[in-house]
Amino acid sequence: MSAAPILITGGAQRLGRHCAERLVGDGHPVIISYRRERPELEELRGRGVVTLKADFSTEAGILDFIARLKQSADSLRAIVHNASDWAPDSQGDEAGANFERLFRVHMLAPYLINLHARELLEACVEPQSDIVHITDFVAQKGSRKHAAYAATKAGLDNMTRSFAAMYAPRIQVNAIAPALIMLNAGDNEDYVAKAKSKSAMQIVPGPGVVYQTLRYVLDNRYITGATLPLDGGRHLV
Ligand SMILES: NC(=O)C1=CN([C@@H]2O[C@H](COP(=O)(O)OP(=O)(O)OC[C@H]3O[C@@H](n4cnc5c(N)ncnc54)[C@H](OP(=O)(O)O)[C@@H]3O)[C@@H](O)[C@H]2O)C=CC1
Ligand SMILES: Nc1nc2c(c(=O)[nH]1)N=C([C@H](O)[C@@H](O)CO)CN2
Repeated sequence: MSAAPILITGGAQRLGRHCAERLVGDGHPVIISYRRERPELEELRGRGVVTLKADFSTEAGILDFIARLKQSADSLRAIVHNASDWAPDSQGDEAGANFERLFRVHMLAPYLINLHARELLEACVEPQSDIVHITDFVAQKGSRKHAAYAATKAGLDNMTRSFAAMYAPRIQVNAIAPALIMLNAGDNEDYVAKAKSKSAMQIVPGPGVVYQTLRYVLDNRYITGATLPLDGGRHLV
């Protein structure tokens, strides 16, 4: 019997893709969700990754993804809620729609997927299953320019403890709360210098530190309801 796959939402690029590739390298079957088709997906498919299209900006889109997930897998070893939209706050008429969109991708999608996929996680033949919420350091601190993003990440962080209590002892539910991990195209030298200065470690570590933290959770049978900081000591500066 083949091992149960690990689902990573938003796994077509950057941190999610890095973790998908590392999990495949460690011998895990992987399913990712993606929103936009692109050439990189063919490389992942060539490595055996199952790719499911998903747009979490509507409840119908989330439920449609869940239905196709259930057609694609009869069990899951883990779910990593990685999909995210780092949208700055909108002004005026767009403010409400922006908040609602971030609520759906950061909170409603993880909530509904966790509820509907519980049976898949419990069907895993391994003794432990995991749900991992990828949140953000700003969930605890707030953000002047990304208030809706930070608030919806805070909601995702709170759900970590609710689902951990609901799903124990069969399923562990934890969060990883990164600060700056990798830059975006267009980040200039001034931005990079300022961003580095915000943490005690003063580096841009790259996605490997996220995989190390995910590996730690997956390999440990005695962690649940926890939020693991991955922020270089942002709180110390
Ligand atoms: N990068 C960093 O330094 C930091 C990252 N984080 C968190 O880590 C995680 C990974 O970060 P990163 O790799 O930079 O993330 P990205 O900004 O690259 O987003 C990951 C994926 O989310 C998908 N996505 C966005 N909106 C939707 C939606 N409405 N429906 C479905 N999928 C959607 C995108 O899919 P597609 O591309 O196919 O449209 C994208 O590929 C995120 O949760 C992020 O908030 C936290 C702190 C720092
Ligand atoms: N979905 C995303 N969330 C976040 C991103 C990103 O690129 N995509 N980037 C950050 C920044 O690195 C921030 O941590 C810098 O202070 C935060 N979240």
